[in-house]
Amino acid sequence: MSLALGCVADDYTGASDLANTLTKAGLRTIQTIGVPEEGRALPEADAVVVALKSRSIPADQAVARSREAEAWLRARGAAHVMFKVCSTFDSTDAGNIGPVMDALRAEAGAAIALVTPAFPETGRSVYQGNLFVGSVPLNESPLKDHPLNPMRDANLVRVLGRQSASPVGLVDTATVARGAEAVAARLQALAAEGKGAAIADAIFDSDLETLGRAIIGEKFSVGASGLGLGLARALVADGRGTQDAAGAAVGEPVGGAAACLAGSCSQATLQQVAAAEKIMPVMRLDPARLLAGADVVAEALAFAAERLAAGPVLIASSAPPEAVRALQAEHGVDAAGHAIEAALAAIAEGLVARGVRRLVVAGGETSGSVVDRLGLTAFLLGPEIAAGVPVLRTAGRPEPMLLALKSGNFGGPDFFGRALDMMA
Ligand SMILES: Nc1ncnc2c1ncn2[C@@H]1O[C@H](COP(=O)(O)OP(=O)(O)O)[C@@H](O)[C@H]1O
Ligand SMILES: O=C(O)[C@@H](O)C(=O)COP(=O)(O)O
Repeated sequence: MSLALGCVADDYTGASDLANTLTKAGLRTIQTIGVPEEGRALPEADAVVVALKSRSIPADQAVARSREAEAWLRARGAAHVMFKVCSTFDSTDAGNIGPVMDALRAEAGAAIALVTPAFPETGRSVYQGNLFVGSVPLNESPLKDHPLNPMRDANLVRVLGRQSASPVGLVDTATVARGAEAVAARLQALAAEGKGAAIADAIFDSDLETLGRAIIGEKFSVGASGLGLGLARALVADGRGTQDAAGAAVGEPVGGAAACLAGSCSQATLQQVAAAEKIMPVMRLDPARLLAGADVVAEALAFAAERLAAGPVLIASSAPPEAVRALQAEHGVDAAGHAIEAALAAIAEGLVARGVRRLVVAGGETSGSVVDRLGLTAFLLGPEIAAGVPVLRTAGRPEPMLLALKSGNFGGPDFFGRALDMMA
C-alpha cells in the first residue's frame, strides 16, 4: 500500500475522530492501535492513523513512540505525516505537543511546522493565535478543569513556545484570507526568522482548506481534525482519494450484549451520563472506595451481569470538578487517574467475557486503557454518531466487535442512546 497521508495521533479517541474526518472527506482510512507488528496484513487504504496513548506520558517516551510510528508511515509511502493533537490542545508545559513536534519536524528535515487545532465543526477556532471553544477562550472553557491537563492559557503561540525548543510564530487570519500562496510565503518568512513552528489561525472549514493546499507539498504538520479535513480535501482535489470512502465499514451486525463505560469528567460527559439514567441502568463508581482498596470491579461486573440480558448498562466514574480535585488532593493526579483507568479497563475485560460485543467508551485516556486491555489492534470506520465520533468495527479479531470511543467533550446530551442505536 502506498499511503496518500500518514497520521500519528496522541490518543485513541482523537485517532478515531481524525479517521472519521478523513473518511468523510474521501480517503479510505484505517485506524491502527500502535505500530502494526511486522507482517500484519491491513486492508488497502489511502490513509492510516496510528493511534498512540502518548498525550499524558513522559515526553521522552511520547517522542520515541511517535518517531517509530512516523517511520512506519513513511516506509508505506506517506509523503506527508500529520501529528494529530487535541482540538483543545491538551498538554502541559512539559509537553507532549512541543517535544513530539520538534522531533518529527527534525526527522522530516522541515524548517518549520504549521500547527492548528481548529475544528470548526465542534466549535474550535483559532484567531490571532488564541484558541476558542465555542464562544469562549480556551482558559474560560470547561478545559480549565481537565483532570490531567488543565488548560489555563488560550494563547497557543505562548503555550507551544513553552514546550518547543524553537521559537513559535503566527500565520494570522489576514494571511489565511489571502490564500494558500500567501500562507506558504508567510511560513517561509517565519522559518527564515528562525521560527520552528507557526500557529495558524482558522475559523471556517474554508480556512482549513487553504491551509491544506498550502502545506500538502510539505512533509509534516500538526493539527486536529480540521487540519485533517484541509489535507484530505487537497489530496482528493489532486485525485488521491476514493469516491466511495464515506460510511464504509458498517458490515454485518455483530449482536451480543451492549454496554457503556465513562471515565471522562468533562461537562459534556457529565450531562450525557445524567441523560443516560433515563434510558438504562447506570452504576456510578466510587473512586474513593476504589483507591481505598474495595473491589469495585467485581461490584460493577455483578451489577452488569444481573442486567445485561435485559439491555445495555452504563458504568461511570465521571465526577464534577470539585470531586475530582478532592480525590486528586488526597491521592495525587496520576495515581487517581491511573487507578480509575485500570478499573474501567478491567471492567471492560469482564464485560467482554460476559458476552458484550458492542461497547461505548467516554474519555480519551479511558478509551486507551480499555482498548489496550482488550488487545484490539485496528479499526475500520463506520458511520458517524456525532461530530468526531464514528462507529468503529474491529479488524483482525475473530469475533468482531463494535466500539465507539468518545472524546470527553464531544457529542450531545443523548450521546449514549444514540450511539447504541447505531451499533447493531
Ligand atoms: N471521579 C474521578 N476523579 C478523578 N479522576 C477521575 C475520575 N473519573 C475519571 N478520572 C480520570 O480523569 C481522566 C479523564 O481523562 P480522559 O479519559 O482522557 O477523559 P477526557 O476525554 O474527558 O479527557 C482519566 O485519567 C480518568 O481516570
Ligand atoms: O481533537 C479532539 O478534540 C479529539 O479528537 C481529541 O483528541 C479528544 O481527546 P479526549 O477529550 O481526551 O478524548
